[in-house]
Amino acid sequence: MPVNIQWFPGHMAKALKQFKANLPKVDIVFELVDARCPYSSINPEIKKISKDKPHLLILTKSDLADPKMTQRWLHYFRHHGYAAIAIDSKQHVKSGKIAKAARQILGGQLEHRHQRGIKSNNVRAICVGIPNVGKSTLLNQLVHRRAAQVGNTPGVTKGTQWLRSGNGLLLLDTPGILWHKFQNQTIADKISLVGSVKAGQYYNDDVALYALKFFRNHHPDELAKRYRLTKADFNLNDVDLLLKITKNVGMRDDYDRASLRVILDTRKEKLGRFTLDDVAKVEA
Ligand SMILES: Nc1nc2c(ncn2[C@@H]2O[C@H](COP(=O)(O)OP(=O)(O)OP(=O)(O)O)[C@@H](O)[C@H]2O)c(=O)[nH]1
Repeated sequence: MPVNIQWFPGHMAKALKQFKANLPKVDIVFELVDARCPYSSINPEIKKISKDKPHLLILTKSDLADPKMTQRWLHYFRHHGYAAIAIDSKQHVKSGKIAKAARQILGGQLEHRHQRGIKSNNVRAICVGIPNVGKSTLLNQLVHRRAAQVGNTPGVTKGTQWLRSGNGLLLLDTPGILWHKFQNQTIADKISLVGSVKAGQYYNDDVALYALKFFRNHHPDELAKRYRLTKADFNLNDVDLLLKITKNVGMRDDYDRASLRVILDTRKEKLGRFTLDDVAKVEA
C-alpha cells in the first residue's frame, strides 16, 4: 500500500491558525525546505496564507544534497520570483547571511519605517516549514540558545516571545510546523524518504523501492558498493533488487527490515549526497 497521501493530522488546523495569528507580528516569513527535495518540500499553503508578506526560501541540509543541484535549484527559484538561499546547519550558520538576505528583500519597507520615525532597525521573522526540515536547529544556531528570549522588546506584542539573533534579527520562538498536503504519490515518497513523515504513516518497502529506483538511475556506483551488488543485479526488477539487498545485508527474507535499512542508510548519507527533485523535469 502506498504512503497515505490523505494523511493530514488534526493538529494541522491548530498550527495553521497559530501561523495566521503570528503573521501580522512579523516582517518576513522564512520558509525552510529540504535541499534534497526543495521543490517537493515547499508547502504551497505557506505563500498562499502569507499573501503579500515578504518571503525568504531557505534550503536546509545542503550538506546532504548534491551541491550542483542545489545551485540549480537556487537559480530556478530566483528565476521564478523567490528570494532563496541555502544553508548547512552542520556548519555554524551565520546570522549575517540570513539577515543580509532578509534586509535586501525588505529594503523599501525598512526605509519607509525609518522615514516614519521608527528607529528600530530590527527585522522580525518567523520560521516555518514541514516537520523535520531543520527549523529548531536553525533557531538554536542563530540565537546561540543562551541569548534566548527577549520578551520585552519595545514594539513587540505582549505575550509573544522573541529570540534575538545577531544583526538585528528577531525570531519568533515557536517555529510554525505546517504539514504537507501531498499532491501526488511521488512527493509523498520523497518527503517520507528524507524523514518528514512520521514513521507508521508509510510502508517501509514502498519508500525503499522508491529509493532504489532513484539510486539505481542516478547513483548506481554508490548503491552497488553499499550493498555489494554485481552488474547482473542491476538487471533485476526493483522488487527482486530489494530481495537481493535483503540477502546481502544478512536479513534472510525480512525485506521489511531491509527496507528500513535502505531508508536509514539514505538519510545517513551512506549512499552519498543526493537530490531527489530534478530541475530539468520541473522545467520540461
Ligand atoms: N546534516 C544536517 N542535518 C540537519 C541540518 N539541520 C537539521 N538537521 C537534522 O535534522 C533533524 C531535524 O532537525 P530539527 O531542527 O529538529 O527539525 P524541525 O524542523 O525543528 O523538526 P519538527 O520539530 O519535527 O518540525 C535533526 O536530526 C537535525 O540534527 C543540516 O543542515 N544538516
